[in-house]
Amino acid sequence: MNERLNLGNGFPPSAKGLPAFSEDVIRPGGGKALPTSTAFLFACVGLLLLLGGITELWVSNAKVALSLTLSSAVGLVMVIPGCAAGMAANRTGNPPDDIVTLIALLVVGCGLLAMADQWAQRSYNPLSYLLTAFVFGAFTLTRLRPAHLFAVAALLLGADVFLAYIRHGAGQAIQQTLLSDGLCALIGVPANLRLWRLDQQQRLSTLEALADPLTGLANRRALERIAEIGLRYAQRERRAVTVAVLDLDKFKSVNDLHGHDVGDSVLQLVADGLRQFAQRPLDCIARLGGDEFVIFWFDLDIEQAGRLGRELVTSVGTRPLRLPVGTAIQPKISLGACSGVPHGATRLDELLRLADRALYQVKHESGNRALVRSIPGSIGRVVIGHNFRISRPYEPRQGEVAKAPRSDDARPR
Ligand SMILES: Nc1nc2c(ncn2[C@@H]2O[C@H](COP(=O)(O)OP(=O)(O)OP(=O)(O)O)[C@@H](O)[C@H]2O)c(=O)[nH]1
Repeated sequence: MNERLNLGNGFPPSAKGLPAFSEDVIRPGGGKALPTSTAFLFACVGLLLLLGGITELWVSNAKVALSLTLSSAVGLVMVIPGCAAGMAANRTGNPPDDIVTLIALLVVGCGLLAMADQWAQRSYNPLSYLLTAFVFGAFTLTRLRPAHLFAVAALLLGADVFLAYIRHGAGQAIQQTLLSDGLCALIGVPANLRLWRLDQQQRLSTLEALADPLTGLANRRALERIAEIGLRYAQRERRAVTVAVLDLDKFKSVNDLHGHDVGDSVLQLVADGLRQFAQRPLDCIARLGGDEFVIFWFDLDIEQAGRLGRELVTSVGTRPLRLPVGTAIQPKISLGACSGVPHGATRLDELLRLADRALYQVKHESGNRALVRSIPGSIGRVVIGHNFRISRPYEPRQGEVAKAPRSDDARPR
């Protein structure tokens, strides 16, 4: 896994009182998760039924074989919801709501299996069915790691054999282990491992789609999704948010003097340094392109934003970056931000524009400073900059158009 692929704390975000947060919110385009593994699971269960029926026919008789196939079909009914719930849990990152339904299904399923076995005059051992349910369902439900999965499966298997040995002797125990549990384990465990791998791959690709490839920070898409949630929550709870736009000063000259690769390293090192400033749940730090970064701070009012902004600018500007090529570079950064309690119509784009204007002012005044404006209409004090200067909230002058402040600003609006 890409080591840089770390979208930081709070990714995916979680905050007390937030509505159940689904990865669908951050998965680009939404979409169904794990379609391949669902098909694979059904194929495995079908194969299990077939093999179970054939082997019982081989060692017993048609009536018993039919019983096993029927009881396996009932097993299917109780296992599939378990798997579906497990996949849903994996997809959303939340425990399934229908866990009670699942347990009820397991109980009813076991009862039906017992009846089917009674009908075929066979001894009934619920553990073998529970093992089937476990190997197909429990792994996806509990997100067990493969080592744990094998350990629990081995324990269940051991208990099953032991019970069969006590009740029916060695012959029956071996037969049961080889045929019933063995088949379950042979098919169920790899099926779950495959689900696990697919799940990992999907998580990785979801992360990749939301990360900036150079720095591993969030990209614009991830920022938009997190900010959307943060703004909604802040508005409901009347909490302040701060959106800061950061831009390295004279970064072009780093590229020109040392080359593009060194420029890339500088961006990575600066990104690493910035991470510590967005550590709380729902904070998000993103690179939008070039040398431009954005931080969304949840629950940070204008005074705190001013202090943090100053700290950030000082931190970046006073720590020489040691580059892999042996050079040390001392970048400087400028920060423009807006802060306040959002209202119903507040959108990230609007906050980015406000922050951009503050940044423009900082750059205009020779840079390497932080300037925070208040969101118009929001409660609180107004502007805190590098030297805690207080001024009025930004009001567009008559005739001023809401456009990107620099002609070379490539950020799409
Ligand atoms: N190394 C590197 N450079 C990039 C990347 N993307 C954009 N750039 C360069 O970053 C520079 C951005 O410069 P600007 O922000 O426009 O200007 P600046 O020199 O930083 O000047 P001010 O922002 O006005 O202080 C340009 O030279 C781009 O070519 C990248 O991924 N890697």
